[in-house]
Amino acid sequence: MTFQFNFTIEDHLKDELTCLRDEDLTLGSSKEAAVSESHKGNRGDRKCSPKQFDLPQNHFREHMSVENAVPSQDRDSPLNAADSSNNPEPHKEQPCVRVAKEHAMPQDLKKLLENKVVETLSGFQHVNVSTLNVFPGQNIVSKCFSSHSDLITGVYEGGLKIWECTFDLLAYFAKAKLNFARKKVLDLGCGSGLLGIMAFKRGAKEIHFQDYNSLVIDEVTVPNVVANSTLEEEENDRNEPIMKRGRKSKLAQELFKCRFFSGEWSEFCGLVLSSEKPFVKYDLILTSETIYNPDYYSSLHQTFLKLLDKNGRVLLASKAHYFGVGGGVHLFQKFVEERNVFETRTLEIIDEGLKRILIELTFKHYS
Ligand SMILES: C[S@@+](CC[C@H](N)C(=O)[O-])C[C@H]1O[C@@H](n2cnc3c(N)ncnc32)[C@H](O)[C@@H]1O
Repeated sequence: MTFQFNFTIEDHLKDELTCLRDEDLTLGSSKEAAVSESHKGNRGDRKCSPKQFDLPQNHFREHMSVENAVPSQDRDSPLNAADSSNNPEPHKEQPCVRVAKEHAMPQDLKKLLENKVVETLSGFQHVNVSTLNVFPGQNIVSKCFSSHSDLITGVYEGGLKIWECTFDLLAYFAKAKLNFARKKVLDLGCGSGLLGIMAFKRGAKEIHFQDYNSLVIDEVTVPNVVANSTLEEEENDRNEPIMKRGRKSKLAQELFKCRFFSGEWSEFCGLVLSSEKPFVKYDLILTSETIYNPDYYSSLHQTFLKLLDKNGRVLLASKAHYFGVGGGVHLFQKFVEERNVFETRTLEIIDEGLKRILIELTFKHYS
């Protein structure tokens, strides 16, 4: 399966969409969920963030500022101020930032899957997006679909479909016999959430899912997680004595291990860091096809920096190059090297069709 970017959205449409609220994306279909206290009232809002600053070169000082990270509503002051003091050169203006929110797991899991077509794909249960009845009338996702665009920068970042590198990373997990037990895992830019679901199935201690769009979390990620736990239960039930049927599968009982977030990465960081005290960092950050846009590198790098445990690993899968947007592995590795915080290691190169690369990021440790 090969996916490519197709930027056929006309400029005037992009302009129209630049500051649309999330509700405009979903047209009232979203199942609103619990929001952290500090974010109430901001749901679906997009905030105009005046500047985005580069990272400081000194990685240890950054760690200090990360430890003292603040809730996202204050984020514009301390953390960014610390960054800006070392980096007077701001990046180019960043238009609007989608505010983060946490999505609660619905109580009625069966109802969640009602009216959804769930298919089996590479051993996973997956909601068939083309059958979702959430795009009535003229909204951004239907426009995106009808114009055959994979994403619209800053509005819809492509999470409704499963991108090729997800399967590369899944194959790597199997090949490398990756051990998820006792690990706290983040599926960053999760879309369908298959990476996180694999971690969940393989016994991770806690799994967080993040996507830019709340529609994706509500309509695809959460249903997929539920389908992969509860439908497995039905399979099990068929082989069990009648008395035991209806008992929840082990996985379904463990859904509490999963948390779901939407929003732009820097916003997500603020929200998640303030949601646990003290915040326990991730042992593993899994991320597929998230480095296509160089404009996002700074906030992606900051996310790794703030949220990854000092002994943790980022496993990142990407096309070598994204035509049209300009991002790719080489550019991202250069960006990372210049910040001098992480070291990168190539895990695998897949040289069939569009070249894809798996890389690992770990903190540089200085003695
Ligand atoms: C091309 S999709 C890949 C989806 C999924 N990982 C896959 O491989 O199928 C890129 C994902 O990264 C996330 N993303 C991209 N840029 C982002 C940003 N600046 N802030 C938050 N999320 C972002 C989007 O949510 C989107 O789901």
